[in-house]
Parts: sequence; C-alpha cells; structure tokens
Amino acid sequence: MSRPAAAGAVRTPPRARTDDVPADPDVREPLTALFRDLRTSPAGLSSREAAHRLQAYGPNQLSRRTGRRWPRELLSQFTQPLAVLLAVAAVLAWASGSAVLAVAIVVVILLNAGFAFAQEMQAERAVEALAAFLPATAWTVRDRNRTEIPVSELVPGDVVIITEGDRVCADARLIDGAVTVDMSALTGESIAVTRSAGPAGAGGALFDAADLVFSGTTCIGGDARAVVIRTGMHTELGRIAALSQRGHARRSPLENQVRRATWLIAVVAVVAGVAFLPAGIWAGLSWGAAISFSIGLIVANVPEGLLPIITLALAVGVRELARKGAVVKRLSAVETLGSTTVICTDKTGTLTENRMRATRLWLDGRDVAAVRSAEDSPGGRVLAAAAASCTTADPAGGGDPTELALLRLAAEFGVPRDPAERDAARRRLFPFDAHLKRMSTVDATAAGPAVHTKGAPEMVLECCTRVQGADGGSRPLTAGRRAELGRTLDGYAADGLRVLAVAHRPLAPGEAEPATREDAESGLILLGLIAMVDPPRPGVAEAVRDAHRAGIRIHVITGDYGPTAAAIARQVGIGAAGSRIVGGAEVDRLDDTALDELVAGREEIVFARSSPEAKLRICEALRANGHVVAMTGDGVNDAPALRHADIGVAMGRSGTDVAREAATMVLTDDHFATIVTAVHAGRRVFDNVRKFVLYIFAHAVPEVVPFLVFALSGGAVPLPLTVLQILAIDLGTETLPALALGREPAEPGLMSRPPRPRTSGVIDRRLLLRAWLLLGGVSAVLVMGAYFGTLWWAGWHPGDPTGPGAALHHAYLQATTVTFAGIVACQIGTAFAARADRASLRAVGLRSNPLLLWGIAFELVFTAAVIYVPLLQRVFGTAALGPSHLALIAAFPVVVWGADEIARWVARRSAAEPA
Ligand SMILES: Nc1ncnc2c1ncn2[C@@H]1O[C@H](COP(=O)(O)OP(=O)(O)OP(=O)(O)O)[C@@H](O)[C@H]1O
Repeated sequence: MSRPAAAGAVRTPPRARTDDVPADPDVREPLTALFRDLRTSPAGLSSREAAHRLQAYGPNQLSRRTGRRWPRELLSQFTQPLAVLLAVAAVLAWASGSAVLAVAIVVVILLNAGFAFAQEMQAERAVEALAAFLPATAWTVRDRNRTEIPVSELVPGDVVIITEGDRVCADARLIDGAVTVDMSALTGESIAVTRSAGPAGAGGALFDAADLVFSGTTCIGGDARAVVIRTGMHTELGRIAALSQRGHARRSPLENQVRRATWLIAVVAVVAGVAFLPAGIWAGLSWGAAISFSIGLIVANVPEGLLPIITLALAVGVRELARKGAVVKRLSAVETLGSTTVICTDKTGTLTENRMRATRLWLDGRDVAAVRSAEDSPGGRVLAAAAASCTTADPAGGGDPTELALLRLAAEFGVPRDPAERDAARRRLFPFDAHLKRMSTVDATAAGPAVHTKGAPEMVLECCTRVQGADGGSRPLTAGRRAELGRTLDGYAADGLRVLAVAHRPLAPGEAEPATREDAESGLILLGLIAMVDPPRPGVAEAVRDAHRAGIRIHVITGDYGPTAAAIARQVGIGAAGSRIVGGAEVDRLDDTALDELVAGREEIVFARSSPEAKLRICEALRANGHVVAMTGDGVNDAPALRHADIGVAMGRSGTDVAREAATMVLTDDHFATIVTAVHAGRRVFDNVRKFVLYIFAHAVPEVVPFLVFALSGGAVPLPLTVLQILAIDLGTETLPALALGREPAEPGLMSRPPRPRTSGVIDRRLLLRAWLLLGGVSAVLVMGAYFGTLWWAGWHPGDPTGPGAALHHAYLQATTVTFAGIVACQIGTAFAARADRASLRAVGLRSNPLLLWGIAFELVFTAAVIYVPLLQRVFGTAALGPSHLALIAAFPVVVWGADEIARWVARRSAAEPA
C-alpha cells in the first residue's frame, strides 16, 4: 500500500503568518476546540474576515512550476536529431571551405530552434490558460448565507458544503452529514470510503480519520458541511504536488505521423545528397564544391519547420474552440474531433433548455392544466405539496431544474415550501438513485409524519398499491387503472412532455419511521402525475442537420422515458432517416455481440431509461464497430463512459466536477451545437495541416531537378540554382505563406463530406502525388524551361564556359536568377492551389485569407531584394532581371495554380458522376 506523503516526511513550505490569523490547529482535537483554534463557528466566516485571511494564507491553489524550466527546453531544441544532422552538415561545409554555407546552416539551426521553442511555449501556455475558462467554485457559508465562491478564495475557517459530484477543494473536517469519497487521487486506491461527522477518533493514519476529507478527492455521494482546516500547498495534496513534477505532455497522433514523415524525408534527403557526391565529381566539380552541393541538397530537403507549424496549428485550434465554448484539455483532441463519426448525447440540458415547467397534471383519471387555483383542485394541491416536500433544491442556491419546477408549481397552488422549513421538517432522505429513478423523504406534516416519493412513473408505480381519489379517499390500483395510466403516460410522452409520478404514505399513529429505502417505498398511494415541458434549445435542430450532412450519426442516451425522448429527438431532427427506441432493460439483456450488431445499423437510436453502465457498454460497442465516439455526460457515474469515449464531453454549467475531470472536452454552454462546432474546427485544423504540408513538399521537385540536370549532363549544363538560393527560398520567401496556410478559413463543403477514416494519415498517396507530380512537376518544367531559354537567348550552347570572366557569365547569373525567381513564382501559384483540397478557388474566395496575401507580399519584397540589392546579389550570386524576364515569370503562378484548378475540377466532376 503506497501512501505518498501521509507520514509527513516532506516539509510543508512555511506558511505566511501574521499575529491576527489563527495558527495551524491540531486537526484531531474536539470540534469545539477546533472552532476555537480556527476562530470560526458552524456559521462560517464573515467575508471581511475571509478577505483578511486570504491575504495572510494566500490563494487556495497549488503553485505552478516556476519559469526556470525554459533554458532546458530551449537547449533541448538543439539536441533534436534534425538539429544535430544540420550541425554535422555545417561542420562539413566549414571543412570543405564553404564558410558562407556553414554560417547559413548555423543561422538555419538557430532560427529553427528559436521558432520551435516559441511555438512549444505558446502551445503550453494555451493549454494552461484553459483553466481560466473553467472557473472552479465551491459553496461556502459566508456572512451566514450560502455563497458560491472561486475555489482559490477558500481560507482556513471557512464552512463549505460538499455534495455529490463535488471535488473536495481543501482539507476539511466534517461538522454534519456524511459523504462517500473517492480517495484514489491521494492514495492510489480507487475504493470509495464513507466519512461522517462525529467525535474525532484518536490515532491511526491521517487518511483513515473518519471525519476528515482531503483536497483532490471527490465526493461520489451524500451531503455534508465541513470546516476548512488547510488550503493550497499546505494540504496533503499540496505536499504530494510539491514532490512530483508534472509529466511530459503526450504527443498527438498527428504530430507522431508528421514526425515519422519528416524522418523519412530526411533520410531520403541524406541518401540523395550522398549520392550526388560521386555524380558531382563525375560532372567535373572539385571535392569541396561537390560536398557543399550535397550539403545544400540535404539542407534544402529536410522539412525543418514542419513540426513547429503543426503544433502551432493545433494550439490555434484549441484557443479558437475555447472562444466558441468548447474547452479542450489536450492538443490532440482537436484532430480526433475532426474524425468523429458518432455523437452520443444526453437529452436534458444538451438538446433541451433544462428549464422545466409543469403544464399538465393527471389526478384520479382526469387530465387537467397544471395552473389552477387551490379551490379548483384540492387533489392538485395535495399532489403539488407532496412533490415539493420531496425535494432538496433551493431556488436561491440553484438545484435540479425538475425540482425547481415542482417548487414553483407548489407556490402556484398556494402551498409554497420554504427550503429551510422543508429541511427542518425532514426526518429522513433517500436520495435520487439513477438506477431506481426515484427518491423518497420522510417528513413531518400537519397531519403527522408521511413518506413522500417521486420519480419515473413506472418506478414509482412499482411501489404503489392504491391511488388517491377526487374525494380525498383512496382506492386500489387495479390492472385497469394501471392500463389507463399507461395510456395517459404515452399521450404526454408523444408531446415530448417529461412525466413524474408522485406518491405518499401517511404513517399510522405510533408507526415507527421507516429506516430503509425498501420500508419507505412500499404500500404507497399514488397522488398523480406531473407532466413538464422542457423545450428544445434554439440552434439544436440546425446543428443536427449540419452533423447529418457531415455524415455523423447521433444517438440519444437518456434517463428519460423512451417516447418522451423520441418526441424531443424527432423535434430536433434526430432519427429523420430511421430511428428506434431501445430501453435500458433491453440493453441489459443483450450480450456484447448483440449490442455490437444493434449499433452497427444505420438508424439513430434513442436509448431510454439508460443506466450509466449501459452508457459505457454502448460506447464500447460503437468503438468496436470502428466508430470515433463523442459522448456527453454530466453525472459522477458517467465518468467511466467519458474516459472510454474518444472524446468525452462534460457539461461546464450543469455537470459535476467528476465528469469534468474525466472528460476530454468541456462545454461552457452545455449546448449540443457546440459539439458540432468543435467537430467543424477539428476538421478545419486537420485540413490546414495538409495544406501547408502540400505547400512545403511541392517545392522539393523544382529545387532538386536543377541539380539532377547538372549532374546527369556531366557538367555540360551549368548548375541552374545555387545552394544559397535554395536556402533563401526555404528559409526566407516561403516561411510566412506556409504559416498563413495554417490559418486558412474552412473550405466550403468541409461539413458535407463524410468523416475521415480513423486510419487515414495526414500525408497520403494523393497528397504526395499532387505535391510532387502535379504542382512540383509543372513547376520544375516551367523553371527549367525559363533557365534554358535565358541561356539560349544569350547564345549559349551545351558545354560553353560560363564561369567568372567568361563572356556568358552575366547571362549565366541572370539564368540562375530566373530559376530562383521562377521557383518563388511557382510557389505563389502553389499557395493558392493548396488553399482548396477539392473546391475551386472561386468558391474559397481569393481574398478570404488576408494573412496569405500579406505573406505573399513579403515573399515578393524579399525576392526583389535578393535580385536587385547589390550586396545581396553578391551573397546569393544573382543578377538584375529585365522586363522580358519578369513578364515570363509573372505567368508562372497562373499556370501552376491553373493546372491544379483543372485537376480539382476533374476530381469534382468524377466524384459527382454516378458510379
Ligand atoms: N429529482 C428527481 N426526483 C425524482 N425523480 C427524478 C428526478 N430527476 C429525474 N427523475 C426521474 O428519473 C428519470 C431519469 O432522470 P435522469 O436525470 O437520469 O435523466 P434525464 O434528466 O431525464 O435525462 P438525461 O439523461 O438526458 O439528462 C427522469 O426521467 C425522471 O422520471
């Protein structure tokens, strides 16, 4: 059994202390002494005292790792294999006498490391900043009122209220109530333990104390109040946090794929570079020149900037999602979202508004409108009063919307239930159980103690033997009456109404209060049914349509009654192309194979009266069918399904802390439409990564072909492109347009194509063919044509000398400059072509990515400087071009883009034609 830090072996950091705040108390002393030492009481602190203590103790949070990490991270950029490869190249270049090339490579290494470092830091900050989108809060008693405050403002002496699903956010001693807590975060053992208020036990391990709860654990059941003893780094969790450093972030599959591809290309580049060496010697080069050309080839073809750009694209995606209401906890989730094929959603609050209003009542065989005066309907009054007694919600402090609707209904019937009085009259509470789908209370009433039960009709009816009549008496619940009830229920459900049954049982004089749930929930008298509307949220129907167009199937998994859920599903368009309702009992009956078959069909399914276990099984079955599953959940019991889904989606507003922790994505607005928006963003990020991979790969061909021509001609054709010119393209002109492609707006039709298969990689055959054969091939032909044209124009014949001092030297310099400028021009065409994967440029809009236009403007200015500034002419071996050269080159972007535009048009046409 490992119990980290429990023994107190680690020193707690010194606590800020002033004379007027309480000293660290003994956590095991009697409660009265503890209150005295903490200078507090069961009524909590005043907000002024709390503010004062916050100053003294500091915020209740774990301190972050300090900034001293960055020198190591920066250093690690230089020890990356690609950086080492380049460093070896620089040393070789230096040794072979090419000092300029060596310096250039060192500049490349520095720039690249700086860029990658900046991107990594930014990505990390983006993920850390997400915490701010999810403000964690706790309920406390401040100034004698229940108040919700940010967790960071809790101080020792505060009285906190802990309920099911809460994360315990400080070390505290229970003062009343009992809770079941999951201690796994602290002890590593996921066994739930019960902690309840009572006299402090002496001795034993701190974590075993019966009345202490600890920061970082979660409450999975019960209610309690507790007084905070320690906060922040002084908690047990803080001690452990001080010990352990955060692990490294996991790499996303996308990053892994690109990392592999980068390696492959680096190996190809090195092999090509080494192979060039003998070819260069054979073509008549000196050893020094041959080595520097080999190195140039390697440097030109190693895609150094690719990985940092991808990290940047993912980080930008995460930030954009957060702005739209979806907080993603890992960078890699963005790409998984893009391939989502199935969304399993809750109904209440996600598809609907979660604002319930009782509209119809069923009383002894009569269906009546819910809003009636008390005189009109004494039966309605009894029903509403019983339902309101059986609640725990407090309109001032929020609570279950179903219960709030019941409290409102009681007020409308003139029998308001004040939460404080209701709680004072309560003798016993059997809380809502997700399996039994009902809850019961034993309350003192004017006519003596009574059991009140409310819940899903079929579950409450199980416990009823009689039904209340209009005359105030009760009669047996016969089979005929049950059948009639069933019909009424289906009528309500067909209208999408959510129905609760309410029952009671006055205790006979002298009868002992029921001690167990079974005792309480038996022999009940049905008082009636309450039907509530919870209308669909605006925007859900549109989001469902978008999801369907994008080939995504939607299943509803709800605790509600099948026909009710099906009616709501129908209203928002789920199941438009075929649907069915499957009850929780039916799912329980199916074995795994049968469940796999059930979800393999094309229909959309409403899983009704589902249990959390069923949710997990449905998720497993869908994944076994090859689906990428996004699954919503809000309860404590949903955590396993949320963890198991590809994308667990928790509700930021209504969900529990436990669900939020298990999820990959948290919706700050709880809205179904936000899930679809997130899928859209995921697809867009993936597309954009492909766009700049295409762009960066395309230039390899026109850069390598000149070397091949030179080598294969045995030196008869002078080298059409110098190594430094290649570096000027790869590290100068191309950088900004490549970055801008990572920020492309979504391509039209992004959400009308089917989801990307889970197995398809970012770099596939189609992308390579398009980059190397089409875009690269056309560019190479144009560039080489222009090079030879320029030489011939000047009267050159193969084998003629072109070196310094030769008559053709100036013409040769102009020709290499034409090659250089030609590649830049072709890459401008490639950039526009890369903007669309399938659509036409017209559909995308020429000016819809202003960043790209700025990037191209920069590219042109940079190129002009290299060609016309005398100092740069000497460095890069260029010569000024005349108007005829410029006119020729100006046509290149149009030709390259046009060739790709035609190819895309053909692809679109053949996709549209029926097979
Ligand atoms: N506070 C409550 N007291 C008693 N019964 C309840 C209460 N809340 C819900 N129920 C009953 O239990 C059923 C299941 O509720 P649950 O909260 O699991 O799902 P839901 O809110 O209907 O839907 P979803 O799972 O889509 O959020 C409800 O249909 C209702 O009949």
